[in-house]
Amino acid sequence: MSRLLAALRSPGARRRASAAALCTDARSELLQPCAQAPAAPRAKVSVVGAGAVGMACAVSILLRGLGDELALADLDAARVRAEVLDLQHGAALARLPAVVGAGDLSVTAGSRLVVLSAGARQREGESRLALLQRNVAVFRGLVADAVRLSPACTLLVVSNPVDVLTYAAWRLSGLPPARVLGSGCNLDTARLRFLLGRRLGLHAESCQGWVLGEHGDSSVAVWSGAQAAGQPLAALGGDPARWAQLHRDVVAGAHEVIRGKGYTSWAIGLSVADLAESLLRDLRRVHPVSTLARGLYGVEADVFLSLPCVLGGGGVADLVKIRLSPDERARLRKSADTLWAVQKELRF
Ligand SMILES: NC(=O)C1=CN([C@@H]2O[C@H](COP(=O)(O)OP(=O)(O)OC[C@H]3O[C@@H](n4cnc5c(N)ncnc54)[C@H](O)[C@@H]3O)[C@@H](O)[C@H]2O)C=CC1
Ligand SMILES: CC(=O)C(=O)O
Repeated sequence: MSRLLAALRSPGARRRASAAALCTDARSELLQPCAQAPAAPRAKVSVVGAGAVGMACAVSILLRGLGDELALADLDAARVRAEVLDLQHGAALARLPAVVGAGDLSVTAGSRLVVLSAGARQREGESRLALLQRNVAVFRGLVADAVRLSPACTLLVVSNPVDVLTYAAWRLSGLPPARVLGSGCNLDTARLRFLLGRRLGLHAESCQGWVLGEHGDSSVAVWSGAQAAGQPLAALGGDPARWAQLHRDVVAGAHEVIRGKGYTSWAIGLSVADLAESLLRDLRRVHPVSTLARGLYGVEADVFLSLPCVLGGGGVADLVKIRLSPDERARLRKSADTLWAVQKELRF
């Protein structure tokens, strides 16, 4: 108590205390309270790791009008405070819900969706898998707490290498596999659709096709099912080698952006908001996201990789059994082997 009194003796504290009293008076003059307690948030979303990617996810989620509270958590408490304030300053301009933040995970309690984007990022020329040891250590310190604070949440992993970290998050969380997914190839697929559209003179939305497997160098473009303007790509003819080049451009795309600006952020932010919408609104849309692939397409180990998944309120509701050509199936298997070779060295 005496410390409180001493603190109130400072002129700054006295000014703040009298401003707060004035606000309380003005509030009671303006509003007649009805509800006993503020309504509990129905769809709280948390983003853990408020760096370039986390903030792109946060802004994309807010601008889609998803969730009724957004929480940001980052080790760097000063930075997260500044990010929260910067967003709050836009509340009147974009009808934003409550945005809160802190330097620890307590602020994420009661979330329906927790996006994990904390950790190190790739350096120029570095593969995603090379990040593994650094980011597994970060996840060891985060995942169990995140789930303890939000036992009903779905975890959406974004940090790289996203597939192996999704496996790590599943193991560390104790959640059923349906409630732990990785953003995986939702981004690679968006890149493919953009490049295909640019080649054909169409908007990306009018081009369909999956990139599956590892989010990274061993990913697989499923040309056998690709379509443009509702037409199977296979029926349009053209040189298959030129389509294959598009997939190489997808794989090179992230490196190209990292060379230019040091990291990628906007497209992954939009991709995560797209996934968040399916999860929070129980839409049952199909997305290629990283999920437990054991028992499918010849994968026998506990490997997480991207397959087309039906996403709803409880996470991954169903897996789509797509027909792959023998070559695509072999490539998917090889992608799983690449991930397993790295993953089997992990110890928990
Ligand atoms: N899956 C995907 O498609 C993509 C994944 N990424 C990955 O996302 C991750 C984040 O990338 P950036 O935002 O560019 O990095 P960044 O360095 O800008 O931000 C990372 C943030 O994580 C925070 N952090 C580190 N340890 C933490 C902990 N224990 N608790 C809370 N916060 C912690 C840091 O303070 C920092 O603010 C990287 O692993 C990157 O490779 C990036 C782009 C696309
Ligand atoms: C960095 C990364 O994983 C991406 O932009 O695809």
